[in-house]
Amino acid sequence: MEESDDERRTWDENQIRKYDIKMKSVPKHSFVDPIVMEIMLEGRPVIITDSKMVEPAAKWNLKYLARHMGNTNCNVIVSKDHNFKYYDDKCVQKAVRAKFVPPHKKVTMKIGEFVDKIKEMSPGGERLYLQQALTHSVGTEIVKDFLQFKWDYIKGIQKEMGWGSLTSNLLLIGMEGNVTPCHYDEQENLFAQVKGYKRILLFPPEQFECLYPHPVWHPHDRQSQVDFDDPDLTKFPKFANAMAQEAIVGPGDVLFIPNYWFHHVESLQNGGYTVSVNFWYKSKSTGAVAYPLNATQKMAIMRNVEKMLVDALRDPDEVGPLLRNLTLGRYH
Ligand SMILES: CC[C@@H](CC(=O)C(=O)O)C(=O)O
Ligand SMILES: [Zn+2]
Repeated sequence: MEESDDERRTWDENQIRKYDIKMKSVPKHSFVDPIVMEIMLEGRPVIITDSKMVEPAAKWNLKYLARHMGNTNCNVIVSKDHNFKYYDDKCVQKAVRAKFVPPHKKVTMKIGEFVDKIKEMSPGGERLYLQQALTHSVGTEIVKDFLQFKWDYIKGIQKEMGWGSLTSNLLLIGMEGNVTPCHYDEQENLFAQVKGYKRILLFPPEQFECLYPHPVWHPHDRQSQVDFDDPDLTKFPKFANAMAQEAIVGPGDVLFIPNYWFHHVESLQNGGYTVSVNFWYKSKSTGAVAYPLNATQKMAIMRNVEKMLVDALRDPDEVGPLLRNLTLGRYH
């Protein structure tokens, strides 16, 4: 992403992972600019600057968090490499659970232990990623800071966008170089960057066919099957057509990630640990359905078809053959 000359750059290109993907930049505008809401209302990502939305969190460095979240049992993912590909072992179908090998461990630890561990991490060794929901249990000081977020501004966006309730806020503390591989969420997301820099590659729902998400009943539901570090273009040929929208966010930036938009998130390499806070909202309830349906609605339909089929067939391994019988030679 080309930074304008007058923009202070505190990162450089070699901190960014190189992928063979065509990309353009996500628009970036001050929160006072009406174009921000125009872009959001079109369902497109935008980087919102200078909003001070989570200003009270600017002091959330490791020392402060360790002091004020000391007793919280935090969810931490432990990975043997830089990838932290989400999996949901709750919804695993029995048949799939037997074959599925979780790519990393999920543990709980006090934040003090987390801070000590990431300090002693060696390059190429195990990596940690703290991903803790911000609830009342995180401690009074943190709750006090949270309550001092710019809620008037945040609720103004929620209202104007017609979103449903705020479902959760995730506190994310990542080691430099950590990657959350490409996936989509079924919620609207205001992603606030607090410390350090992250680069997010976003892809609209229209590019579903380029990103090959795992089947709905798979533990990696919603996650792309494509390994961006080593894409298998024989198995996933349309990945070559993917066009990313790149956002590089730093302290004080807020990125709108629309629901069902695929996104790949990386903490810049050699940039120190990163702190982010996201805001996940239920999406606007669709009123009267307008035709033709949009890509987001078609993704929701595909999800429902897969869920119906796996429920009807009982065996996930039968879903593929049935869909092939339904389509091959009949629909193309
Ligand atoms: C969940 C982790 C990820 C963010 C993300 O995917 C989201 O907020 O939806 C990241 O920052 O590494
Ligand atoms: Zn996400």
